[in-house]
Amino acid sequence: MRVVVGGDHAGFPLKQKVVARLKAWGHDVEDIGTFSEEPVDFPDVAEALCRRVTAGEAQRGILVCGTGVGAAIAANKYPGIRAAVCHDVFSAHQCVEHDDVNVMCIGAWIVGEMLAYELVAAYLVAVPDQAPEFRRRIAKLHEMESRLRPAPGS
Ligand SMILES: O=C(CO)[C@H](O)[C@H](O)[C@H](O)COP(=O)(O)O
Repeated sequence: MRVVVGGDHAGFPLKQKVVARLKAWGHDVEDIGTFSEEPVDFPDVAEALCRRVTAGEAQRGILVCGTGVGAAIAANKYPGIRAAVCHDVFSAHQCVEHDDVNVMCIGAWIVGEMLAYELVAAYLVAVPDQAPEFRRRIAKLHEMESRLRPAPGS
């Protein structure tokens, strides 16, 4: 699977490990940085990653920051992105199955590398459930996005 991975300085050490593991598993990985522990701002990384996902350059995105929370807040501002912090394996696959999550966010201060690998594996293997109730709810998210998006210049 084509996967784009990014993180801020707090996520950097875990992000490096996740990227290496994804490559070892045979995924086609784009690492968009950051590439050191020099402080950067998570909204900048999240925006660059979300642009790639919504452009179809990657099927899924993974963001790593300190807690996963800042990255998820930023990613959910981006039209077409459904982002979730996942620190348990059930949520990591269920968020795709029910909610069609396309950006998973992980907190490097919260989870260790072995759990991170299990989270990523569960997320990437999951497929959206096509049951009508789930598709209807995703359609409502799209409708909310269109209705609540600020008018240009406002
Ligand atoms: O984890 C986060 C909070 O949700 C952020 O994404 C950042 O990683 C965190 O705030 C970074 O904190 P720092 O003190 O600048 O290292």
